[in-house]
Amino acid sequence: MTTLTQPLSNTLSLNYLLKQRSKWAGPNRVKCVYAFEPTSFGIGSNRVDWQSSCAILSSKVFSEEKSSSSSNSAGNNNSAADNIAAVNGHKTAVTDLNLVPINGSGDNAKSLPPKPLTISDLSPAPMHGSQLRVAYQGVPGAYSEAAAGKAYPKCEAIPCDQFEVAFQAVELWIADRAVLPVENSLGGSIHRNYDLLLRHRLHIVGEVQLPVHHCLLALPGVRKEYLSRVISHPQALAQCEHTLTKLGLNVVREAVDDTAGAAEFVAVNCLRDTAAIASARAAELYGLQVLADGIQDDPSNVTRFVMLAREPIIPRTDRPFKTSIVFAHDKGTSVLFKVLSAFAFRNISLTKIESRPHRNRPIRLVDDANVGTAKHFEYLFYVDFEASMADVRAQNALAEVQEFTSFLRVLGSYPMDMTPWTPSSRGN
Ligand SMILES: O=C(O)C(=O)C[C@]1(C(=O)O)C=C[C@@H](O)C=C1
Repeated sequence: MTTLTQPLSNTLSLNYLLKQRSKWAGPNRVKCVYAFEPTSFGIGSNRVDWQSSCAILSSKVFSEEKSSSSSNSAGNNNSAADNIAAVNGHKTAVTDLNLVPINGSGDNAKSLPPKPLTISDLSPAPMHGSQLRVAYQGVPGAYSEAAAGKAYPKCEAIPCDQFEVAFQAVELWIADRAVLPVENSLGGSIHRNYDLLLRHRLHIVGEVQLPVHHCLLALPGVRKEYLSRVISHPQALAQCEHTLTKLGLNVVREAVDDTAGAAEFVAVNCLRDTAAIASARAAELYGLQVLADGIQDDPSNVTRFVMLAREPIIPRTDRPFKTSIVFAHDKGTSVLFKVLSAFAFRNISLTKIESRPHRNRPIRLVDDANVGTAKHFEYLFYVDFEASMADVRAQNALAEVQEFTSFLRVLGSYPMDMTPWTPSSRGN
C-alpha cells in the first residue's frame, strides 16, 4: 500500500530555502540533498480537486473581464479567487495571479498601444521581486539552459544535476520555474519527465521548442582519427547516430547526464581520445574545438521543453493555447476510443498521446466522500490538445472524459510556442 506523505508547507520550504540558499545560490549546482517519498498524486488527483481546478480555469477568463462573483461551474458560490486559494492551499496565489498583465491598466492605459504578449508575460512574476530563477537539468552550455533562456530571457538559470532535483528546486522555492525537455523530433519522448510530472505537483505554464544543433567537440589539436569514444546525453547520441557513422567514426558511444557535462568532462580530464556531442556554446565555455558542426541526423531536429511552476496560469482564449492532461481507466476496452472521440467530436486537435506503463504502482484515489482507495492501472495516458481550458469546448470534452476515466489530472493549460523557426537557424 502506498501512503501519501504530507507535502512540504510553504513555511517549511521557506525555512529550508533560507538555510540552503546561501550554499546553493550562484554558480553552484543544485544537488539532490535529501530524499522524500514522492507523493503519488498531488493537486487535482481526485474528482473534487479536479472539478475545482476546472472551475477555476473556466471561470476566470481575462478576455471576458467580467466579475465572477456569481456561482462558478463547480456549482458553489466561492469566487474564482477563493477557489484558486483553495486549490493551491494558500492565498498568495491570488495576488500572484493578479500580476499577470492584461492589456495595460492604470491611468495611461488608453494611450498605450496594446503590447504583444510573450510567453513570460503570461506567467506570474516571482514573489521575491528579483530575477526569475529557472531550474534546468545539466550544466551551463546544455540545451536545457538555452531553452530556459528562450522561455525567460532575463532569468537566472539554475543548473541541477538531475531532472528530479529541478522539480524539487521549484517545490522548495529555490527556483521559480523549471524548464525540462519532454520530447524530441528524432528521439521521441523523454519518459522520465512524464513520470516526474505525475509524481510532483507542479503545473505546466508554457512550452518552448528549441532547434537542437549538435557539434562534435574535442580538445584543440585532436583529429577525428584519434578518437575511440564519443560521449553525450543519450538523446543527443541517438540524434546523431547515422551522422557519426557517416563521418567514419568507429567509436564507442557512451551516455552521460547531459551534453555540456560531456564537453566539460573531456576538457577537465584532458581526454585526447574522446569527443563530446554538445552545443557550440559548450565548446566556447569549456575551450574545445568544433570538429564537425550540425551533426544531428535531421536538420529539423527540435526539442520541446515545458515550463513548470508552483501555480497554474489563467488560461485565455485570445491566443493559441495547449492543454496537457493525464488520465487512467481501470475497466472496459473501448475507453481510450471514447476519450479520444470526446475531442474529435468537438474538433479539438490532439498534438500528442503518450502511454506509460503503471503496472504494480498503486495510486491513491480519494472520492467525493474523502475515502481513499489504492488502485492499479496498467497504463497512464498523457494527452496534449490544442485548446485552452477557458474554451467551453475543452471544458465539455474534459467533463466527458471524466465520465469514462477513473483518474484525470490537468497538468496545465498554457500558450503554445508559435515562434517561427527555420531548420538552418542555430538555436543554441
Ligand atoms: O543534455 C542537454 O544538453 C540537455 O539539455 C538534455 C537534452 C534532452 O534531454 O533531450 C535536451 C535537448 C537535446 O534533445 C538533447 C539533450
